[in-house]
Amino acid sequence: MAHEHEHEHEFILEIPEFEHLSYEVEEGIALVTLRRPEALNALSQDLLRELAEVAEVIHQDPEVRVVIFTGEGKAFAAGADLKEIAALKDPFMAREYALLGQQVFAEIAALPLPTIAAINGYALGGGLELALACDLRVASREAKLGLPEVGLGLIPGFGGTQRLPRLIGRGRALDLIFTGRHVSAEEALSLGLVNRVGEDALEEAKKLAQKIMKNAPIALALAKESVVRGEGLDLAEALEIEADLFGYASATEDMKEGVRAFLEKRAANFKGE
Ligand SMILES: C/C=C/C(=O)SCCNC(=O)CCNC(=O)[C@H](O)C(C)(C)COP(=O)(O)OP(=O)(O)OC[C@H]1O[C@@H](n2cnc3c(N)ncnc32)[C@H](O)[C@@H]1OP(=O)(O)O
Repeated sequence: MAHEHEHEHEFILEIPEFEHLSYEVEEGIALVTLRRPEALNALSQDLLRELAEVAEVIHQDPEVRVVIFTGEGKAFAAGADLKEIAALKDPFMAREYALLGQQVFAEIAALPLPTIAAINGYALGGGLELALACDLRVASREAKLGLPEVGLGLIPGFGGTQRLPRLIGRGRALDLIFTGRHVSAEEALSLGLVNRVGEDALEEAKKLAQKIMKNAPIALALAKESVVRGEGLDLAEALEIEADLFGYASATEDMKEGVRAFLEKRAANFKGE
């Protein structure tokens, strides 16, 4: 009976049926896998909408501590769906299309927990822009990254002209944007475009997630918030935000536990409180 009673108060998360991606949570790691391998996981509007839905699910899922995005087959994602781009009738429709991708990726970028793109193959155009909306990028050795849009008479439209220069600097970003060339995983590492390269992107991303998950969850969220909110501000304003968020972090139970554990020379047992 006691068990049934507990059950009444259990939070039931409704997970929608996804057609073009899968979502699973294992030991605190949410894995979002793009599943249109026949089109190299090209980002159709339906897939973009499902990414927005999955971001909403992640927001509400208390089990999730770190999110990994990856792709089924030989690509992470080979860009926006070129069949849909070919069907755009006028500049207004094309603008709406860019805004859809931007909004979805903004929702992913705003998730209040660490996100990792496990780049298992091609990450081109919109596919690279999805990876850029994540906090960290891990690539397999055979991955190829690039923004080939100018070769199609287009420009990157899902955040690439803004997030790439912020990440790797204007000169390096314009090299990639002007040439549209495919960059190897090794070069991407030296450019700072990816954080790590390994045999298997997903395994490497999971290892990274486990390292991150040793730390206090609220501190991770506040550290991300400080970096993200500070980006568009001048240094003095951004430092004020940092000090405020440092204040919040100091008020958590986990902060007391972290400091106590250090003084007692043991591993901390964080509860996310
Ligand atoms: C705002 C954002 C804008 C953008 O993102 S614009 C798009 C930017 N992306 C690109 O330009 C990349 C396009 N794709 C390619 O260049 C090539 O693919 C690759 C180099 C990645 C791989 O080449 P290979 O190994 O020869 O494969 P394959 O036969 O070209 O592709 C397998 C199937 O996947 C479809 N596909 C690939 N990329 C896209 C895409 N971006 N949109 C729609 N379909 C795509 C193909 O057409 C084909 O399909 P089928 O087997 O039916 O011929």
